[in-house]
Amino acid sequence: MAALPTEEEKDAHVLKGAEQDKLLEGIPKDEWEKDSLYSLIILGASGDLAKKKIYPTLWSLYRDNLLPSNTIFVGYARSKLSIADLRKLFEPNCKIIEGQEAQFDAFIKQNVYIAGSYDKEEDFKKLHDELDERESKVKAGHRVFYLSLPPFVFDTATQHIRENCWGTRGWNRVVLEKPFGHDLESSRKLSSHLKKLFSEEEIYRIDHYLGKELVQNLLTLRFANRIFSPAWNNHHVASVLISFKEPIGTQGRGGYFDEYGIIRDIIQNHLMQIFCLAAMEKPVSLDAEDIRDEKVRVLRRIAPATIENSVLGQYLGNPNGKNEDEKTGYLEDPTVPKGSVTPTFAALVLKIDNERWEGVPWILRAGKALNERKAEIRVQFKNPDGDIMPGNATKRDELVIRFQPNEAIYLKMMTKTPNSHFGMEETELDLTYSKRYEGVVLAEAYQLLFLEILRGRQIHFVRNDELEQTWRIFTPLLHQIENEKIKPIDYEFGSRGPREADKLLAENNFVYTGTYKWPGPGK
Ligand SMILES: NC(=O)C1=CN([C@@H]2O[C@H](COP(=O)(O)OP(=O)(O)OC[C@H]3O[C@@H](n4cnc5c(N)ncnc54)[C@H](OP(=O)(O)O)[C@@H]3O)[C@@H](O)[C@H]2O)C=CC1
Ligand SMILES: O=C1O[C@H](COP(=O)(O)O)[C@@H](O)[C@H](O)[C@H]1O
Repeated sequence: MAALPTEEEKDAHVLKGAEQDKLLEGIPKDEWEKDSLYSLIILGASGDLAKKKIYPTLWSLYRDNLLPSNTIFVGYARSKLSIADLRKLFEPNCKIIEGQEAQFDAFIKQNVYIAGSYDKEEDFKKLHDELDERESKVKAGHRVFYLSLPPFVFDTATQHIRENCWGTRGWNRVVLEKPFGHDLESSRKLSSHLKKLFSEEEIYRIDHYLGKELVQNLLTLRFANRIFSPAWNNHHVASVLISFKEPIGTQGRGGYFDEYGIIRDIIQNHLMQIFCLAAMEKPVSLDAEDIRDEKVRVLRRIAPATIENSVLGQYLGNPNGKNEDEKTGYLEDPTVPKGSVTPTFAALVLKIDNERWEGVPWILRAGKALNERKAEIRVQFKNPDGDIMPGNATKRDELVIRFQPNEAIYLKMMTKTPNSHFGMEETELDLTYSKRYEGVVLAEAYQLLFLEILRGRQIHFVRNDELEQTWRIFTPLLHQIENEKIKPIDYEFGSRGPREADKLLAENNFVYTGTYKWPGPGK
């Protein structure tokens, strides 16, 4: 098998020609080049997300020449920072390779920083005046407001953006990062606040899993192939598992995580977006509203998650761990409140009450401090009816879509063992991306999503009513866990999570045999 590009190779990979064209498809490039100014305003520019994700993404888009030529990057935060200070914050995450230094300096020159609070009219006016002044020199000015802020300042910041900083010479778009509320009530409150300020077309709610290549491929796989369509229902599918695993703990930021827990952090958003794309009906078109209508329709057919159908876990330190993170249990993180019952692992079962899916368990599982980094969906098909093969040896077909790492789609299936009479074995149809798309470096989720915001295309963003539905499904369970202080089951850092989760899988028609052997790459 072709070797996967190493991290260094990926960083060194600068997009050219056809690669750029693919990413820019549908972008009105000549519009971009017209006499306009594009201001990408990062509120919370001094924060963790900004330095780890947003600025490095902006750099990579700039480096690959994927932005309008007249783009400025406007940082806004309370800290009084110079551009040099700001640069120091994010440069270590930008992965600049030899030869790119001058280009990075040019990128820095396009940066502006304004110190201001999130609740003062005059500070937002100062930001507005700065943008206005620049926009007055060109024909049009477009503004993207990226809120990389803690949720408690969302309300005031958005109010001031709308009242004191709204551009009048072009379009304005507001980008929000999760959490979009804490439960159904707070999410509704936030939504109604935003609704008063912006139209739904102006709001871009980011779920970065919607920017991942294989998540985006779910629509193509399902609706551009005849072969899956007839089998994608309760006549043929036995169960579905959507799984997220991470081998890192809270790394000293448990205080932040503790307010959310794994259900709010991963399941209610990332896994539910995957769920929607896998379970929904075919949309009438690829328009954002048609796709999002179908997502909402399937969500509306799900009853709230229950404690009886869930397994909750919390990790303990592993005395044999390789580093402090692995040795430190969740409750030993000094930033985590004593005796916290916040789950760091959850597996739960949802049922869809519609004609296509009635009776099929959809198992959603997510955990921190596990044995590996992996996000995937496994669709298990029922055994064939009237099996004539010898020895009841037929194993279930299983379609696996691995979103990360090492993106792949493989269908585990039975085949006749070569040269045998009716001997059978498990094998696979394998679409490993690094092999099939040798040398192709997949764009980062944030890169793709930024380009979508500039395009004004909302397919890969979360609509208000999707949020409402996902909170409806999880709020009763979340409240029960919190009100009754339901103690999660301990599991060791580096394990696969509580054993009870495998039991839940088995009870919900997910069959694990352990008999499938992959010969490994290229064999
Ligand atoms: N193109 C490619 O890159 C391909 C790679 N492969 C690789 O081959 C290997 C085996 O394939 P895979 O599809 O995972 O096959 P298996 O059916 O053997 O599944 C293995 C996975 O099942 C899970 N598991 C282990 N114990 C239990 C249990 N008691 N109950 C339920 N689940 C359990 C584990 O994952 P978890 O902890 O997540 O539950 C384990 O990794 C994998 O490493 C896979 O990545 C295979 C085909 C193609
Ligand atoms: O949103 C989040 O996602 C990350 C995992 O993202 P990935 O792209 O690396 O899979 C997770 O670590 C974090 O807790 C969560 O808030």
